[in-house]
Amino acid sequence: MSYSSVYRLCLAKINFHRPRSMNTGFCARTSNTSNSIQLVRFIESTSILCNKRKMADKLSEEERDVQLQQLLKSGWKLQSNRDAIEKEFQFKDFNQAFSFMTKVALLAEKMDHHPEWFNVYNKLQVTLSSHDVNGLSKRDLKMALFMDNNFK
Ligand SMILES: C[C@H](O)[C@H](O)[C@H]1CNC2=NC(N)=NC(=O)C2=N1
Repeated sequence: MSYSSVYRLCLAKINFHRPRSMNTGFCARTSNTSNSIQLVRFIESTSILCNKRKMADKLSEEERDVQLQQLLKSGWKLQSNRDAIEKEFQFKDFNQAFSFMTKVALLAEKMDHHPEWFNVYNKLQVTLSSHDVNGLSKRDLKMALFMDNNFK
């Protein structure tokens, strides 16, 4: 199971209570002590997984020197006020721009990683950064590369 699906499961467990007739999970009976302990353990273990994802994703010095530099050569720019990269893509028309955005959106959902972007007609401004590590991560490099490879 991927970290993001564990995280979603965790959110689902915390936020949604089953109706009483389906009262089978510990989430519906948190007043019971052992169930409360189970709930706490579950949250702790998922937060460890989330932190592991963060640690694994943070860019190493070497990745910054090699992969990030490549992207900077292909038109991406580092933002001055935060650890993020940006690029403007220009297409023939809105149809081309939006079909590119659709492709990227499908990857974004798959990766559970979403670009900040602004589109007007045939122009698309993109900013990539990872909110959970408060800066650039491997996910941003992967997404930037995908965008470059799919831009015609
Ligand atoms: C709950 C969900 O997994 C998180 O909020 C994801 C969603 N998409 C995201 N996108 C980006 N760019 N950074 C994140 O930290 C991030 N986190």
